[in-house]
Amino acid sequence: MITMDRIVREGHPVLREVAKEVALPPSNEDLAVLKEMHEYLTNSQDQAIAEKYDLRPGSGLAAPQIGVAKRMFAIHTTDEKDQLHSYGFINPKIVSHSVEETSLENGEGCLSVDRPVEGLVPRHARITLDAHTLDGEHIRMRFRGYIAIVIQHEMDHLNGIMFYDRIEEYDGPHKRPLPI
Ligand SMILES: OCN(O)CCCc1ccccc1
Ligand code: NI
Repeated sequence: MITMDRIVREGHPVLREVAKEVALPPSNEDLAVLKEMHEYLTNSQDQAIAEKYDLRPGSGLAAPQIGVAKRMFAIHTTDEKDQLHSYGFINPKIVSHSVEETSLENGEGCLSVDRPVEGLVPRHARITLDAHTLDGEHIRMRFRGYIAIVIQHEMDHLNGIMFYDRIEEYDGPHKRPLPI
């Protein structure tokens, strides 16, 4: 099982790489890694397990965060309508998005960032995502609200972008200018 010692922290170059597409159909190894990432999320949201293994709770986890520069991430979280979103996405792509933007009023955090970072992170309010799933399907789904924000946070990890790169007035450590 993945524990916090497997999670790469800011400053490690893998968090600034553009992750590579996963060869399809995904290998058993790639699927096993994605399943393990998904399991981290469910474990981290289980009080007893999180306490026992000292896991920081997370709603999403991207492969570069465990040192795997491949285009896949897992999501496991309930949204503001208490709807559970639980996915393993392979080669995800945001194919369209709203002009309208949104942000979490208390800003964002990251399992790879061991410090609070203030500031609003602008995100698209609504997105349409294309991806292959852990179950081997190809999906095109629309998301809005909290889950759309989490997905954009994970997508950024696949492109070497950290959430604080998007904060207007942020001038703390590790900031990188956004790619044009
Ligand atoms: O990359 C995921 N991870 O660092 C866990 C935090 C996920 C997350 C937290 C706040 C807003 C969006 C996404
Ligand atoms: Ni993160």
